[in-house]
Amino acid sequence: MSVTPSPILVALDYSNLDDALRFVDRIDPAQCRLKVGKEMFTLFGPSVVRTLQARGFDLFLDLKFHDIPNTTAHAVAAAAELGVWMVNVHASGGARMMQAAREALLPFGKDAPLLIAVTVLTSMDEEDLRGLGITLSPAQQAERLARLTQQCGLDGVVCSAHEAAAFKQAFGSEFALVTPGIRPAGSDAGDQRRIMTPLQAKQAGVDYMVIGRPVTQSADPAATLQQIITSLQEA
Ligand SMILES: O=c1ccn([C@@H]2O[C@H](COP(=O)(O)O)[C@@H](O)[C@H]2O)c(=O)[nH]1
Repeated sequence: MSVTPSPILVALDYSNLDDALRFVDRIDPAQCRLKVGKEMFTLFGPSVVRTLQARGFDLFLDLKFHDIPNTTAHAVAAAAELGVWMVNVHASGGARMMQAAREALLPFGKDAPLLIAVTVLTSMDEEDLRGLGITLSPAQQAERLARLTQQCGLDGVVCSAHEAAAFKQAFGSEFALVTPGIRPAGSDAGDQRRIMTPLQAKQAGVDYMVIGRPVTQSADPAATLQQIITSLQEA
């Protein structure tokens, strides 16, 4: 596995593999890691993971497993067999599910991927939670699920950058915070609700910031990625 200090995870959400690879071939594994999610994995299967790994990139396989403990454990082990750097489950699958996922990685030892859990999707706001019968704020619900995740022995959580400072305080520096909903100033929020700029996210203490459409849908994705990296270095 290559070592890169970059905090950026590019969400490689493309429906066309050639378009994705055209972008990937213009960037360097030292600039970012890549996140393969449900769209590309469903379209192209495990081979897309191998294709990107062969180019030297660390991969976050963002399939957000949420199932019974046995199924989730086997899915997480299958992700580990692929040699991905990070894999995730939904914390709302509960403690037994998360513990089963963690235990499924024990045979992989030091080669196991990081295992993290999604708290509250960054596309969700207070009203969305009300619709699910949850009366806590997104930050409160995310904290509740992050605490459960840590108690289950996972490596970190997906949360919004809005929660990062409080979570670093509550859960310590070793508990990884992965934050989608990153939007450079002036870019379209789209379906995201709890957003922050890359600089704000860095200042809030996030470990890894996930950036998708602001990069991949720009006229020049490689140049846009470099601009974001430069803006973080200059800060
Ligand atoms: O809470 C979450 C969990 C995962 N995601 C994923 O991150 C990217 C974000 O892409 P943008 O284009 O920058 O919005 C996408 O792949 C989501 O599936 C998330 O947004 N929020």
